[in-house]
Amino acid sequence: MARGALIIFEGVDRSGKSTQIKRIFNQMLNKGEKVYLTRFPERTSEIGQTINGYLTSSNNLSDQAIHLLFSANRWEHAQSILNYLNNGTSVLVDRYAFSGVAFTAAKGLDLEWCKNPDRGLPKPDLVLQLDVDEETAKSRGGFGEERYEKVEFQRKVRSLYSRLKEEHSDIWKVIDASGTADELTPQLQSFVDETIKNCQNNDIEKLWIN
Ligand SMILES: Nc1ncnc2c1ncn2[C@@H]1O[C@H](COP(=O)(O)OP(=O)(O)OP(=O)(O)O)[C@@H](O)[C@H]1O
Ligand SMILES: Cc1cn([C@H]2C[C@H](O)[C@@H](COP(=O)(O)O)O2)c(=O)[nH]c1=O
Ligand SMILES: [Mg+2]
Repeated sequence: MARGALIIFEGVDRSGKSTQIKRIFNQMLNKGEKVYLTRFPERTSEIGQTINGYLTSSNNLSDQAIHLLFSANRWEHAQSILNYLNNGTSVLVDRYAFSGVAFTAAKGLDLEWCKNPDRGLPKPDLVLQLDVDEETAKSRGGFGEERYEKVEFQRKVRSLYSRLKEEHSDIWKVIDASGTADELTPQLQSFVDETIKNCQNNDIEKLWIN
C-alpha cells in the first residue's frame, strides 16, 4: 500500500499556519482523501497541559526543561503518526521539531543541543514555512497573548528558520504568507498534492539521523 506523506506547517507566531492547515485538511477531506490533522504542542495530555501553563505564563520552567517537554510531547504521538503514514493516511502537522529548535535556540541555547531530543522522530516529507515579517505578524489577530509573542523574539525565530531551511533544502519550501488567506491556500495545496504523489514509495526516514 502507498504510504501517506508527513507534511509540516511552520512559521513565526501568527503567520497564518492554523488558518491554512485547516483549509487544506477540509479540502482534502471533501475530496475523500485519507488525511489526519494534528498540532504541536498537543495541549491535552499531561505534558501538553504543563506546556500550555508555561505558554500562558501560569507556570515557569527552565529553558532546558520546557524544551525537553515540547520534545516529549512529540514523542507521545510519534508512533500514532507512523501508524497513520503506514496505513496510507497523510498527516498534516501544525508545528514540529523545527519550532522546538527555532524557539529554544532564539533564547541563545546551542542549536545542535536543541535538536538532540527530537533525533529519530519521523522525518517530514515537506515543510511549508509560512513567512511573514515580525511587523506583519504583530498586526494580526491575537499577537501578544502568549509568552513568545514579542517582535524582537519573533525576529530571532525567523532568522533561525532561515538557518534550518538551508540545512533542509530537500524538503523545505518558504511561502510568502503576507497575502490574503484565499491567495495562499491553492499554492499550499499544490505543494501538498505533489508531495503526496512523490513520496508514496519512499521509506519513512528518521529526523536528524543519517
Ligand atoms: N493571510 C492572512 N492575512 C491576514 N490575516 C490572517 C491571514 N491568515 C490568518 N490571519 C489572521 O491572523 C491571525 C493568526 O492566524 P493563525 O491563527 O492562522 O496563525 P498561526 O500561525 O496559527 O498563529 P500561532 O503561531 O499563534 O498559532 C488570526 O486572527 C487569523 O484570522
Ligand atoms: C512545537 C513548539 C512550539 N513552541 C512555541 C511556538 C509558539 O509560540 C507556541 C505554540 O503556539 P501555537 O499557537 O499552539 O502554535 O509554542 C516552542 O517553543 N517549541 C516547540 O517545540
Ligand atoms: Mg496556530
